[in-house]
Amino acid sequence: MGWEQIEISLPNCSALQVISFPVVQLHLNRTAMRASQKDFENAMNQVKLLKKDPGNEAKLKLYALYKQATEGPCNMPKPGVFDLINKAKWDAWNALGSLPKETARQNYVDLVSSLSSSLESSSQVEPGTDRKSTGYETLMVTSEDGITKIMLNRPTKKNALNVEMYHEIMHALKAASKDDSAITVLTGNGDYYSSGNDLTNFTDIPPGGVEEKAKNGAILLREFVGCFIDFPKPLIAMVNGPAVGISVTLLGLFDAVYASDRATFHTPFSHLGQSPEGCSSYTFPKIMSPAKAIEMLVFGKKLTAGEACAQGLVTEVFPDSTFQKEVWTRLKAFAKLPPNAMRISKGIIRNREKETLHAVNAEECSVLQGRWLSDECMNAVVNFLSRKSKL
Ligand SMILES: CCCCCC/C=C/C(=O)SCCNC(=O)CCNC(=O)[C@H](O)C(C)(C)COP(=O)(O)OP(=O)(O)OC[C@H]1O[C@@H](n2cnc3c(N)ncnc32)[C@H](O)[C@@H]1OP(=O)(O)O
Repeated sequence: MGWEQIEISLPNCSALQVISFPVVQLHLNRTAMRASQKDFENAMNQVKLLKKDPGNEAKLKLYALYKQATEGPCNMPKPGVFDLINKAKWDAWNALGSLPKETARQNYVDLVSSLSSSLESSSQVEPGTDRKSTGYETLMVTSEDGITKIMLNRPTKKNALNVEMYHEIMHALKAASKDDSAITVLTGNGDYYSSGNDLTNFTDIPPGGVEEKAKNGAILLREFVGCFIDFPKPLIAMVNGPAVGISVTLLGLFDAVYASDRATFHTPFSHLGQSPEGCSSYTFPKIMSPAKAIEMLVFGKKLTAGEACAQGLVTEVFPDSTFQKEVWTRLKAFAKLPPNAMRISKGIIRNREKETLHAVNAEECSVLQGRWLSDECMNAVVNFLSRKSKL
């Protein structure tokens, strides 16, 4: 496996996925125990035996801890902005500051041990069977009181959607469409609902180059949005905080959208050199009029929750202080309604649009595939990654 040579190269690494690895943060605070050199060497061997790739975030953290444990604080010159892989490695190592070598060694041993157990347990999940919440890396999925809740769970990254999260959401939606629950809810953990597409998704370039990257992105996006178009049960968004990009456009495919008054709705596609997705080029003009849709999707106007409600994108707004309590009370009541009646009624309301929505989705993905190769888009991504711009 390529990632075994972690000290030398980090294939597919993405520049911003370094500091948020929760297991690591947990272990960074553990100084009570001290790993011996032997434990450290055993852990290095154990890494090579892991049956599953632990992902770029974990690999970067392993790299950083290894360097810190063997060489001490980062002593290399900072790589240039465009040298994304080495910059990610440098960032990871440098973020450890003056962490003592012994602590880094202990943290490395702890991380390997937690990776071994988590990867072993997730590999025990049979393909095709429903995953329990613990089987997801980027989501928390629970099913209770007739409600399946899918919670985006990368709060330190404002719930940006990385490639893994796209796949996990599709998996969770497919499982929810078949489980016993009556309704399904999507929400975010932390202060954001979601900051949209993880812009580091653009940095992991396959051997076929940026064209292949754009093509794969369009295939993934089409399949992802298709899962929302086809979802058979009532699908409800609980927008707990700001929503950006694709997390906003998809709302046009939900059956109800409840928002905290802290939420905002922002689709800065032109700023990013991109174009609308999530079927919003079709749903938004229908929901809010073509002119209002253009203000959002073309000019990037950010709406407050109240404005989004007035435009019909949001069903109802709640004060943030009572948002969770009020919405869950309501959802629990909905979930007691006869599930088959709800599913059938949703079907007659939504099904006649499905074919159109799939065609719109295909067209939007094809246009975006071209946009991702444009200078406008590439510059916007580089500016974000080099911390020159935020929304
Ligand atoms: C298969 C591909 C499908 C593509 C579909 C097309 C989809 C398009 C879109 O969704 S377009 C929208 C893309 N999103 C953005 O451009 C948002 C970028 N983020 C920001 O502008 C800001 O982070 C913010 C305004 C959302 C929040 O600002 P602030 O409150 O100051 O927090 P931080 O910037 O410090 O963020 C904390 C932490 O999260 C990382 N992060 C936030 N959003 C993203 C993101 N979209 N992609 C990657 N990383 C993100 C940010 O870098 C910080 O990380 P760090 O702590 O520095 O490691």
